[in-house]
Amino acid sequence: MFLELASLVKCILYTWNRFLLTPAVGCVLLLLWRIWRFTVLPVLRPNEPKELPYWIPVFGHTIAFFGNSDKLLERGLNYTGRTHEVFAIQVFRKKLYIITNPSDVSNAFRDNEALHFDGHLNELLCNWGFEGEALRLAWHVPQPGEWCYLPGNPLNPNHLSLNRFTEEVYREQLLPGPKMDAMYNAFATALFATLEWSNLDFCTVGVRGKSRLLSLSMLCRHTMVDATTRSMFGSHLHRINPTVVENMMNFNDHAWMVFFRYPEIFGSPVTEPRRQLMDTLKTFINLPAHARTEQAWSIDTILKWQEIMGVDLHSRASIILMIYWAANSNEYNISFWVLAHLLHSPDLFRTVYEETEAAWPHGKLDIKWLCTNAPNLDAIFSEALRLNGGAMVSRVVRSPITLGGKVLQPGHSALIPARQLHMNEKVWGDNVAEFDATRFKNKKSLTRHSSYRPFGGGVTYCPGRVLAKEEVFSFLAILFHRFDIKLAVVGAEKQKFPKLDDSTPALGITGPVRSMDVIIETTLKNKFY
Ligand code: HEM
Repeated sequence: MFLELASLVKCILYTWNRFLLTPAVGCVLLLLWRIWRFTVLPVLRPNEPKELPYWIPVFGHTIAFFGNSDKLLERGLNYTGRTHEVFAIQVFRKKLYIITNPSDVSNAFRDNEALHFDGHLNELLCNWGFEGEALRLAWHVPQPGEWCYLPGNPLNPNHLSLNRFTEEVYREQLLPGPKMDAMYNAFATALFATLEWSNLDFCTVGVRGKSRLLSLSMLCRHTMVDATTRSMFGSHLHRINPTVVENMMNFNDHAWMVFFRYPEIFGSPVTEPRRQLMDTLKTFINLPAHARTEQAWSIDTILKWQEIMGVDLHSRASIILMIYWAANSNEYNISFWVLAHLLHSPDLFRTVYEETEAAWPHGKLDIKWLCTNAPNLDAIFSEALRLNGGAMVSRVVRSPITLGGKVLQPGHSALIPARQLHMNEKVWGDNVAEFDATRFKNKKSLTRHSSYRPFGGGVTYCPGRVLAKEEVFSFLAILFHRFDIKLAVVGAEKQKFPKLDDSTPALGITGPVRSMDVIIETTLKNKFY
């Protein structure tokens, strides 16, 4: 009996030591670490941004960030009492400072020395496949006597590094001027061709008498990506790869995985469309110059300088893909949201329709006139950008910087998330979450507010913003001019207004939840029969 009891006690002690003691000690240590890190340290270092607590060291908020970054950042705002002071989250091994206070945002965009873009650009380039020797060459500033220092060379007269040169070139292409107009004209030509009644099969989901039922999502996605592709590459990419538009749409749906180097172990739906786009671009780059005559000036110029620098084909294609993606990533979503609001609100639709129709003197669209003489459409466009703009601008902290009394330390990164700026109730008022068609019409200065950043800011302020507006407005103007459109009756109830898809980290204008499309009834106007 005594022996049995002794062996039972021994057994319990063994089990306790073997299976319970280690986890129990682990839990106690974890608890002590958490209390130290998130309760004691903030008291000892009041000037450091508070960290949103987490349980798993190193891994931190990684899962929450990739699962729903908006919810995570909202948690951070709540944790800091919605004061909008800078706070920090932990994603993989990286600490990210989150900046959401309007004056902190202004200061952050202004101080390009402390919050540096180049460090972030380096990371981006690596994530996009630009590494090793190519990366070294991309930062190399041509020196007298070198192979790439060409005196009197009109291509790169200021002897800039390839990265700086590329930025200069796309700014010259995209900012208002003759080069931007050339790109716009190519875009508009493609729009006019796609938006022919007989060409709308790609988005037709049904037929009702003389009308077609169109998927708004498919209409916007295909039309805008097709036109952007042609405005940059003419018909070359289409000829090399007839599914290039589809590849870009699929790539864009998962492009955040490239940005954040989402590990392949989780399975990556971005791999295949990316491979197809890279192959297409490599074939394009390898074409002799006389077979690439339809390409935009910027593409031609960047490719020429890449060749002189001696950058390898894969890296050349990676950069062109990055620029191609930047031009494509936002426009179809913003067109979708503007149209969804108009279709769901017939009075608003009529007002905007009158504005766009006035831009067709003698039957020809005057886009410059429309962009400056449509106050209602303008306000709706700005409001849709506010409600759906989810870009997260990123910088690397290079030297300590104080924002709102909090010191950001070098070696970490800083994020400026548009969604949290655009949803700041202190700036936008109680109806912050509602679509208000007149918000920007009643107070035009709001487009210059520091808490309004659909196009980012500072050194990376979107150079395509003016072109983007012309392109989106043209799309709407052509659509309204040629067709009678209205929200289709589908089933017994009015179609529900689509919800924003916040399930993945946003890089720009966020799209709708996949299952929530808008079906539109479209009829060709009599005058076009
Ligand atoms: C509604 C449409 C658009 C929105 C909301 C938008 C938004 C943005 C944002 C937020 C950035 C800053 C990204 C950052 O700092 O990390 C950016 C940069 C950029 N955008 Fe746009 N964009 C739009 C249209 C376009 C178009 C049509 C083009 C070209 C045809 C374009 C080309 C670029 C380029 C090249 C950059 C990089 C600038 C740099 O790093 O110096 N964008 N855009």
